[in-house]
Amino acid sequence: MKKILLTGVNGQVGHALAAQLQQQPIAQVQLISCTRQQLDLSQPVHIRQVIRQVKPDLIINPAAYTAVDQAETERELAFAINATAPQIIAEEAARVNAALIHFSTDYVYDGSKATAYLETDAVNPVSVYGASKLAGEQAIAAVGLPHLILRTSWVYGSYGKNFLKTIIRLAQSREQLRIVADQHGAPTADIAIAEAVAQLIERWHPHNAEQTGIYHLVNRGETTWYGFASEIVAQYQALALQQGWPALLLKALQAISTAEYPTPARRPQNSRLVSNKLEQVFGVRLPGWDTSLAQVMPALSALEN
Ligand SMILES: NC(=O)C1=CN([C@@H]2O[C@H](COP(=O)(O)OP(=O)(O)OC[C@H]3O[C@@H](n4cnc5c(N)ncnc54)[C@H](OP(=O)(O)O)[C@@H]3O)[C@@H](O)[C@H]2O)C=CC1
Ligand SMILES: Cc1cn([C@H]2C[C@H](O)[C@@H](COP(=O)(O)OP(=O)(O)O[C@H]3O[C@@H](C)C(=O)[C@@H](O)[C@H]3O)O2)c(=O)[nH]c1=O
Repeated sequence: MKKILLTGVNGQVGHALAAQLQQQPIAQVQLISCTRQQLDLSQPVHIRQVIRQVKPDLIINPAAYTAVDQAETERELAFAINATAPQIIAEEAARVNAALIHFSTDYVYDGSKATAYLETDAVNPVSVYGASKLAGEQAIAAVGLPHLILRTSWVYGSYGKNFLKTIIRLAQSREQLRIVADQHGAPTADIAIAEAVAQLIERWHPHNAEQTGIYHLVNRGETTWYGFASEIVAQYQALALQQGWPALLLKALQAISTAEYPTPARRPQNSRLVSNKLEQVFGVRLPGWDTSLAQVMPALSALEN
């Protein structure tokens, strides 16, 4: 029996993972899912207590401080959750001989590369959030336990807060939306991440030191936030006709530059990540981002209409 401890079960990825691992016929998994109350990452003592008590074989840590703009003024809290907590999780995992799957972000890069990023490319975060996530990665690597650090990007789904749901909400109440069209990346569905992680759990041999390390894990293809918003609106409108959902108020999506949409945190212009390493080492290949979006959209009906 493999005992898995999952953090942040009320987040997008945590929620999708819990659903996936409960329905997936993964051989003999006992899943212990924790909310923030059950495992508070801002409390080092609490982290140590829970891990020592549960003694898992594998810890999956999608819990994080993800408020990118707010992090600029909450640096200490962002680092406590995204850097110190992963370090403690890794130390305790090593103590009980558990392996660790941790999530990180495209925001560890500065986005200045002309082509898509490889895991071997230099990191240089341009936001506090990105810096805190990078510090978490480095802390885990320094502990030296068997681990997978999965850098994903632009996560969305039918559950939780994300760009997809923001765009639909705004498009239901506004005639015009202005969306940045000069930041490039791949929207990645929570369910695509969960399916990929379920495969990784079956295929990863934590004692094979060569498999430990950083992997990009994103839906295939690329777009911009404007391209993503356009596809969201198009898929919503097609479904609305079929399903009788209310029409959007939106009349125009306007492509704008980053300079025209000032935010407290800087975001990389290029967030494109190559996921080939994941496919080469584990045979895990994610669908195109628009395919995953089409799988997520129907699940929005109950929430949005
Ligand atoms: N969202 C995105 O676009 C991207 C996310 N990532 C990374 O992927 C991972 C999963 O992200 P995602 O699921 O989208 O994030 P969410 O913001 O949806 O969920 C984060 C979860 O972390 C929990 N959390 C926050 N603070 C604490 C704390 N002190 N103790 C315990 N739990 C806490 C939240 O709890 P509560 O529900 O109580 O608030 C929430 O459940 C993260 O590592 C993130 O950095 C990477 C790239 C893109
Ligand atoms: C709502 C909105 C956003 N935008 C822009 C702002 C920004 O450049 C981009 C995305 O905005 P958001 O604030 O939704 O997304 P943001 O918080 O930057 O999303 C990031 O979250 C963290 C956790 C990650 O790790 C990243 O991979 C990434 O997904 O869209 C518009 O141009 N118009 C709009 O109406």
